[in-house]
Order: sequence, then C-alpha cells, then structure tokens
Amino acid sequence: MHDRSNCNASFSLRARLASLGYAWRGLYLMGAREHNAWVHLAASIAVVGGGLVLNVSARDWCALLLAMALVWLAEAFNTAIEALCDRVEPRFDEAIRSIKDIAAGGVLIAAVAAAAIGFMTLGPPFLVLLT
Ligand SMILES: Nc1ncnc2c1ncn2[C@@H]1O[C@H](COP(=O)(O)OP(=O)(O)OP(=O)(O)O)[C@@H](O)[C@H]1O
Repeated sequence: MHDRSNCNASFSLRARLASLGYAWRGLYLMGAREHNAWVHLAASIAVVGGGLVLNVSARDWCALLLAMALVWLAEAFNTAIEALCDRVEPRFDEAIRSIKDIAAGGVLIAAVAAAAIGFMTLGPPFLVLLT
C-alpha cells in the first residue's frame, strides 16, 4: 500500500496530471455504477440541446451550467458516501440508513433547484418558439 502521509512532497506536474486522471476515473466509476448518473446525463444533454436550439444568453448559460454542475457535484458526493457506507457496513444499520438518506436529500435539493433554473431560463424562450 502507498504511504499517503507525505504532505510535504514538492510540487510535481506529473502528480497533478495523475490527480486529473484519478478524477476522470471517479467520473467513469460514477457513470458505470450509479444509474442516477445516467438520468443526470440525459437531463444535461437535454438542457444543453435546449440552450443551443433556443439560443439563450451568456447569462442564462451561466445559470444552466452552474445548475448542472450542482447536480453532478451532489451526485458525486452522494455516490462516494454510499460507497463508503457500503464498505464500512454492508449489513442493515440505522445510522448508515440516515447517512445515506441525508446524502440523497442533498441530491434532491440540487435537482429541484436545477429544475427550477431550467424552467426559468428555457421556459420563456420555449414558449416564444411555440407561439
Ligand atoms: N446498510 C444499510 N442500512 C440501512 N439502510 C440502508 C443501507 N443501505 C441502504 N439503505 C437504505 O436504502 C436506501 C437506498 O440505498 P442505496 O445504497 O441503494 O442507494 P441509492 O443510490 O438510493 O440506490 P441506487 O443503487 O438505485 O442508486 C438508502 O437511502 C437507505 O435508506
């Protein structure tokens, strides 16, 4: 096992690039294991497609990108917390149940906020397109 305790190691570009690789691996694992990530991916594609078709402003793109990032961030932390919980206690445990439910609640908050932002930014130009 690697010794992870050396906090005073000098700066290394190679190590920074390796960290990026670890982060990409994390995203891949989230996509492979977490079905909710597929839902987020479908929603993200729909939002980006909608933004392009409706030609929304730069300010609206900022809101949409932040909303999508918020959901992905919440889902990533939720997935990591779930994996840690399953590793620590695979059997039924009331504390684990609460921890997982709280993490899931965080995703719900992010998703509701993102949906509201999506409706507020894409809704009006979509209605204009329809009429
Ligand atoms: N070890 C456990 N002890 C007690 N309750 C648990 C345990 N594991 C999961 N749960 C309960 O089941 C719920 C779903 O847990 P799970 O790990 O399947 O997460 P999920 O992400 O909601 O499911 P999915 O695998 O579909 O993404 C949790 O929110 C929690 O209430």
